[in-house]
Amino acid sequence: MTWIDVSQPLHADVTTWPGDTKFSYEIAWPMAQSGSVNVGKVTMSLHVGTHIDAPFHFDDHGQRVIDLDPSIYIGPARVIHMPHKSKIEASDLDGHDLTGVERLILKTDGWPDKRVFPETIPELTPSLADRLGELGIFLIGLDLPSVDAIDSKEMSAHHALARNGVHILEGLVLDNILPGDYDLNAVPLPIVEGDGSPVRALLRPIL
Ligand SMILES: Nc1ccccc1C(=O)C[C@H](N)C(=O)O
Ligand SMILES: [Zn+2]
Ligand SMILES: [Zn+2]
Repeated sequence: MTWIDVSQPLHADVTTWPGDTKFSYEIAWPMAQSGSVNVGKVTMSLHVGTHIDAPFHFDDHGQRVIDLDPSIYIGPARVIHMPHKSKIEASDLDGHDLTGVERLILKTDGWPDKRVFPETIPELTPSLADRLGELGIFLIGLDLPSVDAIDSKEMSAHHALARNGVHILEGLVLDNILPGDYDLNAVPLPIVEGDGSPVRALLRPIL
């Protein structure tokens, strides 16, 4: 079975958090000059598109990308559908048996047009973070640019997830993904000091 790409392509028009550094690619050293190769150069915020957050993103004393075990981002993941919500809280998981699930992906449909940065998105509550911690889930992925509201300054979901040992994968493209069990591969780059990293996120159905 083949892998399904659930990442946002990185190009000049990929949306950016308001005020943050946009993605740009240029050929810094063209073949005509180097005599042998084209050499590209990228400038971007580490929080553009599909990416993971390192705890240092929201905690000056938190782990950097290099401190995160890559195994967090590789392995079985459960996708569940949570549409039409302004908040996603612990009780929203009540109907779901998540026994044995370690990576949980929420398909919220809360960012339907990825060409436009959303003004409002569903937010995760600290009660949900606590429930994920109790369940032994160590990765939450979602189809939104943040686990908190866009205008949040407290970043309470980011902090509550970190307190519970739950790592964060944001900006997935889940339009063509049905709820179910998948293998996930969404490994960050080894950016030693990074507060986050873009990832190529892939899902493969577990049959
Ligand atoms: N780039 C920003 C600039 C200002 C304020 C927040 C952000 C974020 O990136 C938050 C988002 N939750 C993120 O982790 O991607
Ligand atoms: Zn981020
Ligand atoms: Zn974030």
